Amino acid sequence: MEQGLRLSHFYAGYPKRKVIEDLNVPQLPRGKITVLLGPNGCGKSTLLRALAGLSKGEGELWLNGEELMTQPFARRAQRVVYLPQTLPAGVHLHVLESIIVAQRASGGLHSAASEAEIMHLLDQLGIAHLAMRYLDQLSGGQKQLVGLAQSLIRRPELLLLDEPLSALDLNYQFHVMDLVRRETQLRNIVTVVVVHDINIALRHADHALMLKNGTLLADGEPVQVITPETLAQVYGVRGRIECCSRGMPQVMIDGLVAESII
Ligand SMILES: Nc1ncnc2c1ncn2[C@@H]1O[C@H](COP(=O)(O)OP(=O)(O)OP(=O)(O)O)[C@@H](O)[C@H]1O
Repeated sequence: MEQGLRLSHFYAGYPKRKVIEDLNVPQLPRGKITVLLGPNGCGKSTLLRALAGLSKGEGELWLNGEELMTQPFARRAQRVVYLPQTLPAGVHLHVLESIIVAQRASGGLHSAASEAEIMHLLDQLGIAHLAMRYLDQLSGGQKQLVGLAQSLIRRPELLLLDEPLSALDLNYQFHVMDLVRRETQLRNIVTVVVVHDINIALRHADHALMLKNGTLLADGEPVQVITPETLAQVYGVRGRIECCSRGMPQVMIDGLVAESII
């Protein structure tokens, strides 16, 4: 059986506007992290929401050999989890309750995690001490970590994380990417993460997609996708890829290609 996620002639957008045009991606692998890169407004969130069936999408979408687009929404919601940039406000639940509720949303596909397993996950995320705190009493970064726990507990086949690091400090960014990598490998998930930090992408991802104006500009290993040419073409910056003393590739930005916003 075919493994991973395949998109064929995929379109995504809004009633009066197509944002993603004729996207073809032969394979996003299982057990690996794919980063979705591209400038503001290029369509990253629109694509993730359409993959999750939360906004308009057309075309073919194959996940581990099953067509997603023709599946009933309930079945798709069991298999695909989308974590938005911010959690909805005004939810009067404490952290532990919110994770139990999120787990129920996966429709009983997996046996429910025990409270001890949930607490272990919270502990791994460094937020076990917040288990009885109400969501609206948390900081932005703490809410982001709770959102991640809600997503992981559902054990999806396809995990879509929309800028999960945006409110996190440097230490947490590394910690969270390590945890996402471990869970992705352990549960053989197809994980797609939107990040703006190119160096996080180089360091933590196995695969990268780069979008510009709703079309796919590059698809492959991060070092093949993040190059001086694509940095100039997509972000309008002059950049070099250099290896640090530990042999890790890093992007150095020298300036703008032109003194204008692209
Ligand atoms: N509900 C909507 N209705 C119509 N157009 C929308 C809607 N939401 C977003 N758009 C438009 O779709 C385009 C893509 O937006 P999207 O949020 O997918 O970009 P993005 O790449 O995720 O950006 P960012 O990096 O800034 O989060 C933008 O031009 C945006 O204005």
